[in-house]
Amino acid sequence: MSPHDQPITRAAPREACRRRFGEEPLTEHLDASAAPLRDLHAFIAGLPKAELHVHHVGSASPRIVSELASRHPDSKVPSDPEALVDFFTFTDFAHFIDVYLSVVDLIRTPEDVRLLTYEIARDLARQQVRYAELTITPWSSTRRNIDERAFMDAIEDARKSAEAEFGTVLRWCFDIPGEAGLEAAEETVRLATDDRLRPEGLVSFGLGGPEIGVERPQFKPYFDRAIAAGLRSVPHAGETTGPQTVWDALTDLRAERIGHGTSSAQDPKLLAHLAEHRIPLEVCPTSNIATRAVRTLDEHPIKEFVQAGVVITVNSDDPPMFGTDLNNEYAVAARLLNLHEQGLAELAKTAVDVSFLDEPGKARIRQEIDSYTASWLAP
Ligand SMILES: Nc1ncnc2c1ncn2[C@@H]1O[C@H](CCC(=O)c2cccc(C(=O)O)c2)[C@@H](O)[C@H]1O
Ligand SMILES: [Zn+2]
Repeated sequence: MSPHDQPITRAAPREACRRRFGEEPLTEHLDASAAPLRDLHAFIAGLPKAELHVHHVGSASPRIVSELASRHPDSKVPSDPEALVDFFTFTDFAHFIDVYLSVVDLIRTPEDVRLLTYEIARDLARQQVRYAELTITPWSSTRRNIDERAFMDAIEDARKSAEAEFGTVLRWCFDIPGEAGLEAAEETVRLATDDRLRPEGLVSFGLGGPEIGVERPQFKPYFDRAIAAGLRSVPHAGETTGPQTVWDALTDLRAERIGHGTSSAQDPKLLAHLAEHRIPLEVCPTSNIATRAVRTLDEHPIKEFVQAGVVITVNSDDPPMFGTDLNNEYAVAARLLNLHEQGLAELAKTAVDVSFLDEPGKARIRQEIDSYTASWLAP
């Protein structure tokens, strides 16, 4: 069986998660009155889903990373998948970014870009992800001398192949690596708005990287240009800094959704504002544990968000790096929010509702979710 045909080894993400964070597999904690665990995981595995907060390089599977690392022995990234699990263990967010950049360094040619993108789509399809908005940092590749036209052609070729072969619809979010400053911001908005370069699949514009010392207001001119070009604003905020960063993302960057927004729970006025204006938080529970933004899953504010009426989606962020995948994040949400099948189906439909997919596409996936859930629950 070729590696491409291997089923997602569901145990690996949970096992890796337990080994890395000292967490028992989620299997041990579901409420006894909930649907029997194996059913709920099985339900999630087959549930059609949409993922709105997942990073391109951060989704490189251990197989892809080890394949690329063996091509580039000068890299500090281990080519042995087992050694990779330890390499992907972080002491804090800054350490995570260092490791993330060592993987960025492995993506050196347009073919590396195409292979990575296509294999990410395969991994998403295996989890029944019908639609994903993949965050890409084009500046990181063009500054590493990947030709900008060849880069765009590579991601678009993978997107069209994935849709034809896996049925998974991909759209792009181009984001600014905030720590790299205004030069990176200028290059990112140029690549995102130049009609000769802008890829057909591009729908949104983001801001990622460390937040500490990277004030959001400075990026207003770039977000203004991206929004004027028809792109939707989805910056990270409140992941490693306080609620003011979220306020700034809302007022200065006109955010339509917030990446993480974890610290919003510290500000009741902010929670009320997000709920009133139905501005979704793209919640990534395991990511927040892995980067030490939140200490334990049980302390994660996802429940406070729901109790405050805030719209949330559940996402994996950088799945292989965090020893998780989207199915596992749905299992985490089921445990923390005490969700059963209907609740999980509603969670999946909310992600579809607040996505930037066209209405016919949204209707199709909503219908699939409803049919799947109805047949699952039929006596
Ligand atoms: N949880 C996360 N939270 C935030 N961001 C996350 C997360 N996961 C993944 N990212 C990605 O990391 C990038 C950061 C890259 C970066 O800071 C940087 C700085 C200096 C030089 C270079 C370079 O390329 O040479 C890059 C972001 O653009 C974002 O797309
Ligand atoms: Zn992210």
